[in-house]
Amino acid sequence: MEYEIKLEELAIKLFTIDAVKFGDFMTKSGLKTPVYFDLRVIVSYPDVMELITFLLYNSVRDSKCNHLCGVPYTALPVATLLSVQAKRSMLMRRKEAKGYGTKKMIEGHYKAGESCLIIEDVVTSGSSVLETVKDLVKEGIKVDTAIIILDREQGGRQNLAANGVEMKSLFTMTNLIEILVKHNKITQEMANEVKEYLRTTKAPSSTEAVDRASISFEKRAELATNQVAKQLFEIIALKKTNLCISVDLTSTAKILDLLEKVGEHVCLVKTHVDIIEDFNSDFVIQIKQLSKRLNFLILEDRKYADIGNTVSLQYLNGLYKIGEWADCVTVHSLPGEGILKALNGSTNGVSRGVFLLAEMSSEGNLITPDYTKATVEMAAKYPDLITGFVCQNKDTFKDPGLIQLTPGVQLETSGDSLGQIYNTPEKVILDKGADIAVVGRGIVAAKSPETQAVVYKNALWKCYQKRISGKME
Ligand SMILES: O=c1ccn([C@@H]2O[C@H](COP(=O)(O)O)[C@@H](O)[C@H]2O)c(=O)[nH]1
Repeated sequence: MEYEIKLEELAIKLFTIDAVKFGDFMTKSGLKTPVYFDLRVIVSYPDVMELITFLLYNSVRDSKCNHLCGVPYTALPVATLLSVQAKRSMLMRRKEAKGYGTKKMIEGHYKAGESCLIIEDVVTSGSSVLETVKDLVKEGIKVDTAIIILDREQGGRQNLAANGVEMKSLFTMTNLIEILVKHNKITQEMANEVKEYLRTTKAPSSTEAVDRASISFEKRAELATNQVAKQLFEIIALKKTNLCISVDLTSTAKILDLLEKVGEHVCLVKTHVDIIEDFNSDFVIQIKQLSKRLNFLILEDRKYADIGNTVSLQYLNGLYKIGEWADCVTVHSLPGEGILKALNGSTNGVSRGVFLLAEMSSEGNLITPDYTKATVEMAAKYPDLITGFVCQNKDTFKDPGLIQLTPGVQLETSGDSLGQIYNTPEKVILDKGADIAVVGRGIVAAKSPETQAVVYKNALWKCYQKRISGKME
């Protein structure tokens, strides 16, 4: 009985502190939802933490597991409290592997063959729990149970069971809603809306996912974890342009003159700083001023491809000091994860981004499907750093919070004499899934770059609108 009373008390407290909200929201995996949970706030409420610990304690006490492991980050303090109270060892899973040599994902003392109980706050598809399970299993640790606060009843239980993990939850969405109606916190009408939503919606399983191309840029800004991606989505939505201009010119005056004319029509300006003959610090000041005044971000297409230590030096030092002025840079995944660790550690707390090259537009390039897949997997370990991918296909990645940047765009399907392949705006946005199209010579070499920028901007935007309205001819 005491358990039931405390459970109801917790439901009301979660509602009171806005850990559960009702309205019109979107989940991380891109699904519309009338109810939203943000349990990150619970750390600020010791009484809520105490109640949660009380309610989960018996499951921990009765478990034979050697260790507890909270899914980062929200469940970490909950797991810590349970570990102390139940006197059970805790392990910690890193979100990204430790630098320099050791690729350790699990911290703490453990032996292969031991077992671990997972603690999580909210489960939708179960993918976050499964990521933690995967890293523990790699270390030889057995996992067969996850205890969680709330089951959204959208397929997570089934996904976990399919992977051999039983899920035990304090609340299901249905019974949480019933408690809130009982205590007059929400109306029966709202409860019915949530129930209808549950009846008709199922989260993507770990193998299916939403089509990111059908989600608006405004919504995708909410789903981005990298701050540059978020900002870029917001600029695109505000300026109604998904055009990136590639300013492949060799003099600073020409670049600044061009940007003065086309800057208002683009969301992103892509530079190749090493082709500029008179690069100087005044140019940096001026291009940054333009980027603020005309509201675009700067991508230095440096295509880093060396060991981490060298890339860190290349990023911060030398003539160009790219890290000081470029919002984001392009990077090859070829050298391995060290390159991302290096850049992650070189941003000095400033929001910066990385576009990883997963595919190229040039004929006969040596990138294989396996390389592309491994690149996308590598990126998943650095959600705060990765802005998106330079790639050519909509199936290359699924995460709606990331951006597909596609070069090789002109108004006619064609190519150049050195292997560049061009596709039209329609083809890259509607068929190939590009979010931002990169246009270089199509604008730079035009008689009136400004007029041509408007032509590209309008063509690309029209395709994007067609794409999200679902009217694909
Ligand atoms: O796969 C890739 C990656 C990068 N690029 C770059 O984009 C521009 C394209 O210029 P165009 O004049 O429109 O051909 C250029 O700076 C390349 O370095 C690419 O083309 N393909």
